[in-house]
Parts: sequence; structure tokens; C-alpha cells
Amino acid sequence: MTDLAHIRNFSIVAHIDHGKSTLADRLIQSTNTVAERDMKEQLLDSMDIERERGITIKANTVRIDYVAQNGETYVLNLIDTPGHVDFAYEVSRSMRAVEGSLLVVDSTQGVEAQTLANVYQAIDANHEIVPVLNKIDLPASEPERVKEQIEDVIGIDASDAMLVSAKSGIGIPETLEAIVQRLPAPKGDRAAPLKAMLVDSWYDSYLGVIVLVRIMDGVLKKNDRVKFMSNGTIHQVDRIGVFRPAMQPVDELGPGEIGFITASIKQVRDTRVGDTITHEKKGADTPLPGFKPSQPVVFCGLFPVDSAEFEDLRDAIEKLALNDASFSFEMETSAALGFGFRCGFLGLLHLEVIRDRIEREYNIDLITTAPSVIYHIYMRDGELIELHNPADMPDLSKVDHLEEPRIKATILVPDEYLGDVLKLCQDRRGIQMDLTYAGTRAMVVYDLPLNEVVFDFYDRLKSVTKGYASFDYQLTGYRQDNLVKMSILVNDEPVDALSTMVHRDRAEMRGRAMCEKLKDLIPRHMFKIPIQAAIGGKVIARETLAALRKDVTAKCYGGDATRKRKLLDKQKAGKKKMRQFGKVDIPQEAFISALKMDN
Ligand SMILES: Nc1nc2c(ncn2[C@@H]2O[C@H](COP(=O)(O)OP(=O)(O)OP(=O)(O)O)[C@@H](O)[C@H]2O)c(=O)[nH]1
Repeated sequence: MTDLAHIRNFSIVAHIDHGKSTLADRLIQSTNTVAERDMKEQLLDSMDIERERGITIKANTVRIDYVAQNGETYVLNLIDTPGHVDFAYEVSRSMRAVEGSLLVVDSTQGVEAQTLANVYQAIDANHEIVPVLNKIDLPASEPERVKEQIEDVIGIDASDAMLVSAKSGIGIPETLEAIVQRLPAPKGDRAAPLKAMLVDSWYDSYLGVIVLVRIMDGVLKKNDRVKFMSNGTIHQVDRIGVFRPAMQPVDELGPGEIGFITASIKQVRDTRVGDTITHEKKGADTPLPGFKPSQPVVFCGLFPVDSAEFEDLRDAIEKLALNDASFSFEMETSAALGFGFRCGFLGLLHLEVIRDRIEREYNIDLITTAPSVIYHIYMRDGELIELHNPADMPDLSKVDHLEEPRIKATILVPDEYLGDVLKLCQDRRGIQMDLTYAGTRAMVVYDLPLNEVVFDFYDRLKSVTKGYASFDYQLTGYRQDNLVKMSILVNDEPVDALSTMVHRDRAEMRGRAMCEKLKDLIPRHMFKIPIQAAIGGKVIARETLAALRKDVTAKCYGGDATRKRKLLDKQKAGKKKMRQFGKVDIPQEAFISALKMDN
């Protein structure tokens, strides 16, 4: 146990690539956290097997012993925070587990949108913030300009920012000293009933679920019987320890301390970030504030290209869900695609990560249907329906009105691309809220419908700004708008997986664009294929795919044999990834590509 006055808990807030990992490694290395030999001796016998098998420890949490200039030893706990906007809630919880943050800004680049989002979370959590200007070894480093920018844009004092090169070690001793001097010690009552916050959890194939906790009050020991307050489940603690960064057992964790427990928990699902852990007997009456079960905000259908792989897909999805409490799924049948799953994600990145893992790690080709947000449908009879899938849209005559989720998007962009960014946001039904300048960069804040962002907004933003814009968003709430379901018919058959919700004013434009895209994406058949977009029974756009001439190579005049062969091979490869709808083969990529907009 360490007394509170000698503990400092902190996180590192940074934009991607500004040097968070390099700085963390330096801090660990320069304090000789634990000698290799000692570390082995201190490990529990029962952990030997795991250590020998080289378990990779996911925890980017580390406990560092630091002897300060005043000669006293301090325990510094560094907690990593997830770096992406999709995990804003998880970030907010890890921020509540510590009292301060190092704000790392690349001194050759300056403040980015992601830095802003995370630093606001740190400010919300009442952190003391120490700005760290990194990469000062580089000639392009402009510490004075970046200091000013931190003050202008974030509004915190940067006059005594640390000047650091995490790479070469400049400023590291001063940064360690600043952590002790400038960050506050944690507070907590050892005699009070146990309140431990669940900061993170993950699945380890040898130890089961590992739970990272921050003790707020009370003391947690091995063999204690504990209760997870959100669901009332009881577990017995079988291991308790800290990360140095390898796992090291301890006898107990007291107020202000950060460490891990294992308790024969089988699924990550049973351990919710932000939950309060207390003792089964004489436990706390009220949980820590702010817990909320994470809610998926983006949904899409995942279907195997080859319907024989449905069971494999089920297996893959179940395995992935075991270790990811925020990913939800249920079986779905689609008239066009057969059996698959409707899956819920925290955001687009989360969706992409899961989809890629299924394709790469489980080797299953997938058809991903259009991502959809959750619409609130107010029925005439007063009922409220949450619509996760446009295909389930109820009969319009029974609907009173619809509401869609909106976001507040913050975009930082160099001046020269501002015009393109404003146009993009405007085209996506955005409402400008704010526009300010920080040096040569503009910061624009837009109120946008989430629906217009989930699909390809981020890709478009990157392409119109050549990658120079940074983007971040938060959900703000629901608002009524004139939304309709648009169906796509191929050869007069509705393809439910291509149904989308669109704004009425943009329906014609979207419908035309989709039909044109599909016309290019669907290969020609032996017969003419009409492709139509419709709202209710009314066709709003139409294209016709002409019938195929018998010989695909006929258009290669002359006798270039390689070209002919290539064309035939291409046709063959294309066949594999197609699904049949009625009499028409639609390639896998059509489901996503058809929805991408060119503006
Ligand atoms: N010259 C120089 N390069 C640095 C310094 N610190 C980090 N880098 C380099 O910057 C790049 C990004 O550093 P990381 O530590 O991986 O950045 P990060 O913020 O952790 O990035 P993510 O893990 O992707 O979020 C790496 O190539 C580092 O070697 C520094 O002080 N000077």
C-alpha cells in the first residue's frame, strides 16, 4: 500500500503520431521501473506458465516507481486511453480514474481535432494538465507557435509547457518531476466501503477476463468476494496485482491505486467499463456516478457471400463478441441475401475493424449492407419505434414523424482547403455552428446528421483536403426531419440490402446517383436489366443496363491474345464474389460502392 500523498495518476492525451507511445516508453525506461531479474522473482508461481508462454499483456497501463528530487519515492500510474472518437465513453471513464494528464502536442504540427476532443474530456474530469511539446529535436519544431496555439485553441496556460524529445530523451527528467510537482495526489478513504471503478477489461486465454480497476475508497484484497454493481454479479478475486508493465502480484490495492484483478470471469460482456465493484458484504450503497452501458450507434447487416459459410460467420461473430462488450449482433434474414447478422457498433471505425477481422482472421467473404443509424419513429398511435434497419420501416400511413441522430463535428483544416470542407458539410445537410482561426488553420464546427457522416464522410474529407484535415465528433441528440425510405429495384425485384433512409429533398439526387453507380457495378447479362430507385410505390430514378452481346471478347478487335485472356480471367474472378438476386448477379462490392457519393 502506498499513502495517497505519494501517488500520482495520469494519462497521456495526444493526437495520433504525436508521440504518446514513445513518451510512455521513455518514462518507463528512464525510471528503471523494475530490473528484469527482480521482476521474475516477484511474479506469482501460478503465473509462471503464462509468463513462459509469453502472454502479451494488453494493458497499456503501467506503474512506475520514481525517486523525486526531494528524495522521496512516488508511485506513478500511467493509464492509456483509447485513441479513437468511437470510444469517447471509454475515454471519459479512464479520465475519471486519474487526476491529471500530459497533453502531448507534436511541436512541428500543432493541435489537431483529436487532441481537442480528448483534452476536453480531461478538462471535464477536472484534470490538472501539463502541456508537453514533443519532437523539439526536429528542425521544423516551433514550440513558441504551438504554445500560443494551445492557449488560443484549448484555453489552458502553456507558458511552462515541457519541451521534450521523447525520441532522444530531452526533457524527460523535467517531465517526471512536473508529474510529481504539478499533478495532484488522489483522494480516497481507506476506512470507507470499497468502491473500485472498472476502467477496462479484456480476455486472456490463460487467465480469463482481466479487469483493470481504480480504487476510489476502501481496500481490495485477494480472495475477497466482490459485487459488480451494474448487474449484481458476485465473483471471488483470485489474482490481484499491478502492471510494471508485466503483471506483478500485490497483497492489496488501496485508495488511489490502479491495478488488476481476475475472478474467473468468462466473458468481457459481464464486465462493463465504468461499473463500480464493491464487496459482497458491507459494500457501498451507491455506485460511482456516470456509468452507462455502451450503446451501439451504427448498425449494418453482415452476410456471407457464400451462404454455406453462415455457420462459420456465426462462430466468428460470437468469438469476437466475447471480447468486445460494445459490439452487438442478432440474426437477420434478408430476402435478397439470405441468412446473416444485424450488427451494432460504436462507430464506423469499430465497424471496419470488426468487418476486417472477420474477413482476414476467419477468412469469410462478407457482404456488408449500408450502415444505418438508429431512427426514432413516432407512430400515429403514440408508440415510439427505434429503427435499426431501413428494411423494417413500418407502413408510412401509420407513421406520424421521424427523428434522426445529429452530431457536433469539429474539423481542423489548413486555410486553403476550407472552401471544400464547407461545401462538403453543406452538401451533407450540415449547419455551421462556428468558424475560428488558429494561425493558418481554421476550426469549423458543424451540426450534421449522423446519417450523412456514417458512410463515407471521413473518406471524402480526407480526399478533399489531401489528408490535412482532422475530424472528431460527438452525438448531440435527435431532431425531426423529412426522411423517407428509398428502395432499389434490380430487374423489378427490390433488393432490401440496398434500402436506405434519405432526406426527401435529396432523394432524387441520391436515387439517380445510386442507379448510375449500380449500372456500372453490375455486369451485363443476357437480358436487359432495369435498375430503379423508388419511394413507396413511386419510381424516382431509373437506368437500364443493356443486354450483353454473346462474346465478351468481341470488343477486343484484332488478335491481342493476352488482352482477351485477361478479360476472361477478370470475368471469372468477378463471378466468385457475386450473389444472385432473382436472375441477376450482383457483385459484393456493389453494396458499399453504390452508396458512396461523389460530392
Ligand atoms: N524526431 C522525433 N520523433 C519522434 C519523437 N517522439 C516520437 N517520434 C516519432 O513519431 C512517430 C509516432 O510516435 P508514436 O509514439 O508511435 O506516436 P503515438 O502518438 O503513440 O501514435 P499512435 O500510437 O499511432 O497513436 C514515431 O515514428 C516516433 O519515432 C521525438 O521526440 N522526436
